[in-house]
Amino acid sequence: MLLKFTKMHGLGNDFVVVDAVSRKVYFNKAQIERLGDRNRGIGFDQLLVVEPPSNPDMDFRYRIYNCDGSEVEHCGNGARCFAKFVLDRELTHKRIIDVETKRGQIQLKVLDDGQVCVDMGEPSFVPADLPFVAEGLMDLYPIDVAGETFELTPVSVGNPHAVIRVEELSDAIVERVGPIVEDHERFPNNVNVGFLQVLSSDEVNLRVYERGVGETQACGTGACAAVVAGIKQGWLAADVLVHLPGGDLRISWQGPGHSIQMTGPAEKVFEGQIYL
Ligand SMILES: N[C@@H](CCC[C@H](N)C(=O)O)C(=O)O
Repeated sequence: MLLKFTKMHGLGNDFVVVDAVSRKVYFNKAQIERLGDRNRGIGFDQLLVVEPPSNPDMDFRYRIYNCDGSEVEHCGNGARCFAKFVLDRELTHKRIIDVETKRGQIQLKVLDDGQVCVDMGEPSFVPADLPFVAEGLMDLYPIDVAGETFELTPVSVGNPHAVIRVEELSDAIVERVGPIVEDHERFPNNVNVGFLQVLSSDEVNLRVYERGVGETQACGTGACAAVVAGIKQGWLAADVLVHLPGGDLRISWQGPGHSIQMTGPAEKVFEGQIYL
């Protein structure tokens, strides 16, 4: 089968986006891994498959797969690219779009300047929601990483994140600690690992070692998780500019009972076709 796709990115976190509204398309794990291979396929961090909704109150459903073939609940940069994709392809003319994901329902607003604001839903700090193995509730949870102890904040924003505050953001810490925490026995479903450097109460640097991918240039859910963790710990204010290696995201959260708002860009790179 000849598969038509669009290559997109949100701050360098790159996607292959497929229209499964106009034509039914199914992928198995091996196909996703092959398409995601940067040497032998197209290459992407995540594959986004846009489908008709199962709930008639929603506009679309979209599925998200990491390049290792695992299906995931939520993707912040992907959500913004999804919104640009359905408008560009005239699958909708709405600028406020309601979408079903594995995480639940989310709402996207396409702003006049082309940026997309996503209502990312409410976070949870309850360890069982990630899941994260812990005895009771704590502010910061110590975790052993190859004989060294790190303190982390576990956060679910639909998908699981571990946020570790660091004084300096070095390649060494991301490359050494990231893969060990991602696959740590206390995270039975694995975890995305964010390394957060607080610059001031409203500005941070962040690098994310993503579950099922490795370090990416940006992670939207990672930015949300890092900011809400920082707010919970008293390090950050309600509205924060997040500098990621691929560019900036604006994240705001008014506290428990409120959704996280994420605003940032989405770019189309090219269209192509490939035999599946
Ligand atoms: N890049 C994404 C997150 C994609 C999913 C993640 N790797 C997971 O396994 O949960 C984003 O922008 O949020």
